[in-house]
Amino acid sequence: MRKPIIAGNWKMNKTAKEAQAFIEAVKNKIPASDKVEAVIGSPALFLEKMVSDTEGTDLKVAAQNCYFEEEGAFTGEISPKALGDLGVDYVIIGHSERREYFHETNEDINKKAHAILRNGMTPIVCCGETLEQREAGVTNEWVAGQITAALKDLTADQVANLVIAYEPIWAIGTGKSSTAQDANDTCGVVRATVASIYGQEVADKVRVQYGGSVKPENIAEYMAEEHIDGALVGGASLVPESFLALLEAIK
Ligand SMILES: O=C(CO)COP(=O)(O)O
Repeated sequence: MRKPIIAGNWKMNKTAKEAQAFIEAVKNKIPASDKVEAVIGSPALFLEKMVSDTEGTDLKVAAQNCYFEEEGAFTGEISPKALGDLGVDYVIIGHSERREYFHETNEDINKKAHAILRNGMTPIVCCGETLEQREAGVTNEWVAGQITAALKDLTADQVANLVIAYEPIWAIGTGKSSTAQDANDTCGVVRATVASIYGQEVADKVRVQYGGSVKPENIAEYMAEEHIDGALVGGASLVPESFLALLEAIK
């Protein structure tokens, strides 16, 4: 039985004070962690504060990116070693915005996955196709290729514990969510790709999220699908009431 995981991705939103106010508003209302795992992906600037403000609660903290080297002359980068040391639980990697605007490649994402695991955290590995790719009918091959490259040389145990987020790019921040059936089909492709490399037992354990215009009003449709184990949520994770409503909808 895979535990549902709802992860907010705040992207480049909120100040430290706004983040603190959000945590204050939700921290005593998070459902018990045996029902659903709740995660907030915060900007790096106030991750330390997020970790301390969420201490003793069932809310976990994710970074939105890190570098693949532990330390060194990499001006402006975020050290996975420092993130692990802070007590960050998850790191989102390979988000389509990072692939598009910051030229993150499949190879970078794979190196980041190794670095995150080496430092005691769990990667949330993102994948997803453009509208052109969907219309050309190449979604399955594209997503399978992204996942195969991202997981290169990870062990079966590592893969069984990670989270993969399928986010069709055309559904991100557009209000145009994928149908639950289409989302499930592609999340099934993600799982089949894991099965082809690591076997069915590992594939049955890996958690696959859908992301793209998920809201309290549509989350239940996705969660009813076989291959969808949660959601990676942008806009609807910014407001305490809607983040809590997402959790409430599936607990
Ligand atoms: O990119 C996303 C989460 O990583 C999805 O964003 P929206 O939920 O705002 O569409």
